[in-house]
Amino acid sequence: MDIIMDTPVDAAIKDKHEESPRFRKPTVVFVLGGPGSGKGTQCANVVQHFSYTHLSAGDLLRAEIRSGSQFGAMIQSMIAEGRIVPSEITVKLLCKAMEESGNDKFLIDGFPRNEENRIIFENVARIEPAFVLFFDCPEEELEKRIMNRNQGREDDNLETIKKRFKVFVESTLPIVSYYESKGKLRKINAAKPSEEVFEEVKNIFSSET
Ligand SMILES: Nc1ncnc2c1ncn2[C@@H]1O[C@H](COP(=O)(O)OP(=O)(O)OP(=O)(O)O)[C@@H](O)[C@H]1O
Ligand SMILES: Nc1ccn([C@@H]2O[C@H](COP(=O)(O)O)[C@@H](O)[C@H]2O)c(=O)n1
Ligand SMILES: [Mg+2]
Repeated sequence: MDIIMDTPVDAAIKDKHEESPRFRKPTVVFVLGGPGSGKGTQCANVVQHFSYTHLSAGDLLRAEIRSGSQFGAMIQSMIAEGRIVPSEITVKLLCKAMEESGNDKFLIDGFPRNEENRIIFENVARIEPAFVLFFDCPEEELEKRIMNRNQGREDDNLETIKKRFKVFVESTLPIVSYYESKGKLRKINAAKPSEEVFEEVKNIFSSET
């Protein structure tokens, strides 16, 4: 999979293009939270009430494995280990899905997972998120939810869950802090029942969009 990065000339052309009143940048909301915090559950609720397309980075990577891609085996082994797949792959899948959707409003679930994800997305898509939803939930509750999920995910076992928590704390929480420092973070108490979490989510979308 070749990923084409913008040269300064590409960027200048794009910047000029973006000045045109006919060109509207897509609206992107990043959705972050620990494994099992309810990102997928709440994104599914949001799309029923607001005109967003839900793109889960993890789901796109799992679909890439199933497609027989040359990167399938590598992606599979990284997911099984709870590791973060090289950003060029994930960003390319996200950009392709955005283009194919026909929509211009996206919930990007489980992304950016680390600094490299964030920077490569900024450089390639040249989009900053409108805001970032963060589902905050204690680890013991997350562990219970994942162990009860029963979706046959290869990474839903105690050994991999511990690794995913470690990656979340070491690589993703700094991204959460980054967006907090930019005033873009919308933190939600995700330990409550799903319906109550959605009330908070709905209020945020109603006031932001
Ligand atoms: N508020 C909630 N209270 C209790 N259970 C919940 C809540 N929200 C989601 N769940 C359940 O917890 C499990 C994990 O939820 P979900 O798949 O939405 O999390 P996720 O953040 O997308 O996880 P991952 O990062 O692993 O993809 C699911 O079985 C879901 O039904
Ligand atoms: N930006 C991302 C998102 C996910 N991954 C890999 O997929 C696994 C599952 O992700 P979920 O969001 O569905 O839990 C995750 O543990 C990573 O291995 C990734 O590499 N980059
Ligand atoms: Mg999910």
